[in-house]
Amino acid sequence: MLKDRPFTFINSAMSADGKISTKKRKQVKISGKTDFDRVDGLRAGSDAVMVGIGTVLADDPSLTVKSEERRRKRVESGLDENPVRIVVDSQARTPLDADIFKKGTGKRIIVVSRSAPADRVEALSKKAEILVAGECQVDLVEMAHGLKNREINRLMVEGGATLNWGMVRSGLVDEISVFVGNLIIGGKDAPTFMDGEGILEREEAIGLELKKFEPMDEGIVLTWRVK
Ligand SMILES: NC(=O)c1ccc[n+]([C@@H]2O[C@H](COP(=O)([O-])OP(=O)(O)OC[C@H]3O[C@@H](n4cnc5c(N)ncnc54)[C@H](O)[C@@H]3O)[C@@H](O)[C@H]2O)c1
Ligand SMILES: Nc1nc(=O)c(N)c(NC[C@H](O)[C@H](O)[C@H](O)COP(=O)(O)O)[nH]1
Repeated sequence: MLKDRPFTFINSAMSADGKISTKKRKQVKISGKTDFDRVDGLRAGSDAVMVGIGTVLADDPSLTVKSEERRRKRVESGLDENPVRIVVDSQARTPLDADIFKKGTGKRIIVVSRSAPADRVEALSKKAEILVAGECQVDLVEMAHGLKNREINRLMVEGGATLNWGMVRSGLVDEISVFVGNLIIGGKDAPTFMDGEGILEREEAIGLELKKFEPMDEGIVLTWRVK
């Protein structure tokens, strides 16, 4: 239910067996060219793009809009070139030389918990706005309210496995789109589309309604509404 929080969607790319990277958390190219362009369009149409600290440490993404044309259109409509880039980072571990700081213009927000080391928070506050939510771990519901208060109305979540689960389990996700690629990665320790705690009984499952399926590149994009 949408209540005092942004409209939120998750976008991800997974292998046919549901993995989003290797067991060493090494990034794997799953999407083809068309899908990467689709993802770029989704970024350009969002107020903010969010990832977990695990993704920053593993992939060091820049989360910028890649198409010059899309960046130009954003600026023409009075927006920054890039959406606000957000990292969910309970202990303020985001490296000061991360690509989200080095690449592109626009605002960054690091979401930390109240137990994050003060010196790390102080250092990061020179590079980004700090949003504090939760005691030991970021409280995602509190965070979502904080983002809405900052006029973030459309939020794109780009992983990884742990944050995806945390967001859906907290009831904060409206829609999911996932590109399923033509490869198998395997490995019981490889991150899947959703890790986290998982459920014990069928009744606890998060229900979805299939909205769209679209063959793309050598795979398919599935779009689901979260019930
Ligand atoms: N294929 C894709 O589309 C795609 C996209 C993004 C990431 N990835 C992959 O995902 C992997 C990273 O996933 P991950 O699970 O290790 O890390 P993650 O990016 O999901 O970050 C998880 C971290 O977020 C922080 N966090 C703070 N509060 C939280 C809360 N309330 N709930 C959940 N998390 C909270 C915790 O410190 C937690 O460890 C990497 O291997 C990366 O390559 C793949
Ligand atoms: N859509 C998508 N298809 C893939 O095949 C793949 N491996 C990812 N993985 C997500 C990736 O790990 C990053 O989080 C950002 O997609 C990188 O963003 P930048 O290019 O640095 O802006 N995402």
